[in-house]
Amino acid sequence: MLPDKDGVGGGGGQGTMGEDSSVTLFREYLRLRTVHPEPDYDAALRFLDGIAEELGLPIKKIEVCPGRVVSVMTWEGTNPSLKTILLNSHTDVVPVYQEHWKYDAFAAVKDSEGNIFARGTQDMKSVTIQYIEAVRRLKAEGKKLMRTIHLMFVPDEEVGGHKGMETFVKLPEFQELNIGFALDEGLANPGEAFTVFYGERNPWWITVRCPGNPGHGSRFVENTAAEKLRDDRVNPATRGSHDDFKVHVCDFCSRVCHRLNTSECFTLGDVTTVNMTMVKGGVAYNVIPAEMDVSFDLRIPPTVNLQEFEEQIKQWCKEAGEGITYDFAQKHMNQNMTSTDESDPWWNAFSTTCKAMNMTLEKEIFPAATDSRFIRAVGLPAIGFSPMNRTPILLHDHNEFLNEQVFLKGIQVYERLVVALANVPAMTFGEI
Ligand code: MET
Ligand SMILES: [Zn+2]
Ligand SMILES: [Zn+2]
Repeated sequence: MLPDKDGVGGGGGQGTMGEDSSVTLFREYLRLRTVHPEPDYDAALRFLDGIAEELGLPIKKIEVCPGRVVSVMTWEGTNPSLKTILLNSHTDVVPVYQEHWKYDAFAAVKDSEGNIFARGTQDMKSVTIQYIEAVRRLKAEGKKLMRTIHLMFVPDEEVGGHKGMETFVKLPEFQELNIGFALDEGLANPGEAFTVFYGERNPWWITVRCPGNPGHGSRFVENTAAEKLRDDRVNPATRGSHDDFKVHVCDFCSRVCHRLNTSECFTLGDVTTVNMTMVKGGVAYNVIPAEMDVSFDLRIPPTVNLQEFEEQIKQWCKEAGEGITYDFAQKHMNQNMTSTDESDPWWNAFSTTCKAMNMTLEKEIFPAATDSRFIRAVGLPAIGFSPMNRTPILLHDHNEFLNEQVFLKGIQVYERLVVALANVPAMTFGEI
């Protein structure tokens, strides 16, 4: 194989047609259809079993809920009593609109520029394979690490983690892993820098239920369900009498948007967003419905007072009309953040290693949600990091891709990070 301009390409051996074997493995994994709503988790488990066997590492499977298995591959350190390092990744991916893709979203086509197209190239099958390949190379070099490394592969992150990490962190099998520090997914960065995440916005998924008077669709009926979520009241009896929920949300959003656009120090992770994502209700054209439901995806930064925020939602409901209630499909309340102070031994090992590789880091709050929130909620430090610079952010989007050179560089990054983290000296408190 000819070395590329960054000198990347060695280390992984050659697969088909001169392709680096790590890239070949990545593309194989991308072809597994672990896509919602019915992810083929069995295929992923078989794939991971095969890898564990190749690497000579034990793999443990924990069925956290029926049909939902977490697997943990373990590379034991020379001092297994010390706190361990967790390399976490989820195996599921979000659905695609195939008609908007250039290629089959599960074919892992590589174009002439080395861009690999598939669902999961960024979120987060790349990271899974990068962890594996970094460990494979370190083992092949005969490296011995002080702390134990756990590679954890989790289902159902993309549907809220209820039957995945949220349940698993509460099980004794999780405790037994004796984790000291965790790495999980981050986001691509279109520039030269790499983004790292030390906290996340809290996801709140809310359905607002608007009851109302039913009746014949030809009549003027007062106090209907629909008018409570409309801002152009059709009923002259109630038009303009109070603000509906959507108006409150829109006002709120434009204030946030203004703040985001006028302040240079804000990123998306620093502000609250509210999006209306579903509207449900009605049975027939000519029957005024007894209830209309409207659902919202809210993302709230860890700096916001959650109690006060919920009070505001209550107030909006009250002002929007009679009998309006809301319930949560997702209500994450924990606001733990991970230290990125240079005095913190884990962060210090992470940032020093990146600096030694001439990588610039941009520290941010993750704008969406990852399984890190469950890890932080049980009091463990976690950093969200996917080593993808010079890459547009395309997670959950059409034509998600990752360039193979960026992918290969990421393996080298993890090789260094894993060594540095596994060799963080024993801490005076709690470890010795
Ligand atoms: C809120 S559950 C997490 C699902 C997905 N990762 C998202 O942020 O939307
Ligand atoms: Zn993800
Ligand atoms: Zn995702």
